[in-house]
Amino acid sequence: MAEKLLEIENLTAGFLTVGGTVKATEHVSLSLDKGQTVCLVGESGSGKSVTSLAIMRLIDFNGGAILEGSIKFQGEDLAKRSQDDMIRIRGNKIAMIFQDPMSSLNPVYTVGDQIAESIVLHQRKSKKEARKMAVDMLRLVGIPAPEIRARQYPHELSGGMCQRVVIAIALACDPVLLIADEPTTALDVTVQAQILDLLRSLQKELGMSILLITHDMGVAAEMADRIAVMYAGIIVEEGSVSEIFSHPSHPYTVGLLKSVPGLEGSRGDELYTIRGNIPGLSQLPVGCRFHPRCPYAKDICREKSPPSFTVGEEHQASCWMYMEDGGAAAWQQNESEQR
Ligand SMILES: Nc1ncnc2c1ncn2[C@@H]1O[C@H](COP(=O)(O)OP(=O)(O)OP(=O)(O)O)[C@@H](O)[C@H]1O
Repeated sequence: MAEKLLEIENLTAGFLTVGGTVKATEHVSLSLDKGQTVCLVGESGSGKSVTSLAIMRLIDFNGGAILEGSIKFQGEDLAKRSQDDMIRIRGNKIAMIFQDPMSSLNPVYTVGDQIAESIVLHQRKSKKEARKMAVDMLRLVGIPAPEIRARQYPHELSGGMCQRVVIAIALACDPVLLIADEPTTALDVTVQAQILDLLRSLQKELGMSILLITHDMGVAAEMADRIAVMYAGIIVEEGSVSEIFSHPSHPYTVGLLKSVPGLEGSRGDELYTIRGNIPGLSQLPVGCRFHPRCPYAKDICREKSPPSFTVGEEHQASCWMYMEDGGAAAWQQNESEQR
């Protein structure tokens, strides 16, 4: 059986605002096996970044806090760890990369020095050893002429190269889990594909697990073993990549798939958008959070929040449609006829 690396249970995280406490994620449960890639997908504002910041306990520095739940990583609950413990865990066992590589790098140090600094800090190597290892890391992430590049500053490198450097810094500590928050969003399409290829090959080579945060179903299709779809702070659907793409079971997931041009389920040349907008945290609707945008909403959806229903093998969706036998089947028939 696959070894569980990360098990998030019932995670609620939020912020103290002038209007009171707002919950940016509620009762989020998610798990990740060793060597697996799980993609957390959803529109902007759905709570993906808050979930990743909570795992790293960086949310504590953003004016937020974990209000409920546990984050078991290799058996220990990160939600209960002190920030001193987290300094040991962050960058040593769990590394994180963000969207904009330029803001992750320090403009006044060479890229080699920045990788070496991470090696000295986490692996306690001498500076000389770390500098040599930094060149090896640049080679590992596919940077040509790494000896020369190591002596250059971030502004001398392209955006894609800088993201490779950021990945090298993250990997310098040999993490077992890499959290990548929209790592390719700031890059142009060809470079995006190269960085995704790199992440895939590094994962194979190093055996790490990846939690990939993306708003892009196309990226999830290429990278994920499992996909968790988030909407307005909750996970509305979770399943293997093949289940999600062959039997999308929440109307929100179906909408996301239809809005990706060229993906199976999208509507040819017609650009589909899910009507309406994601609600703000202080105006969350009663009942199912998606109901104001859902073409299939019924009375119960406006009244009660749906539980999670099993809709396939290790595949769950939170939608009232699955309460009645036959309700979902009729809906899916209708959807496939429309495609
Ligand atoms: N420091 C903060 N204080 C108050 N609210 C916040 C804070 N950070 C995030 N939020 C709110 O939490 C909700 C979830 O935000 P989050 O950044 O996790 O969304 P996301 O899905 O990652 O979207 P994006 O891709 O745009 O970052 C949003 O409504 C956002 O406004």
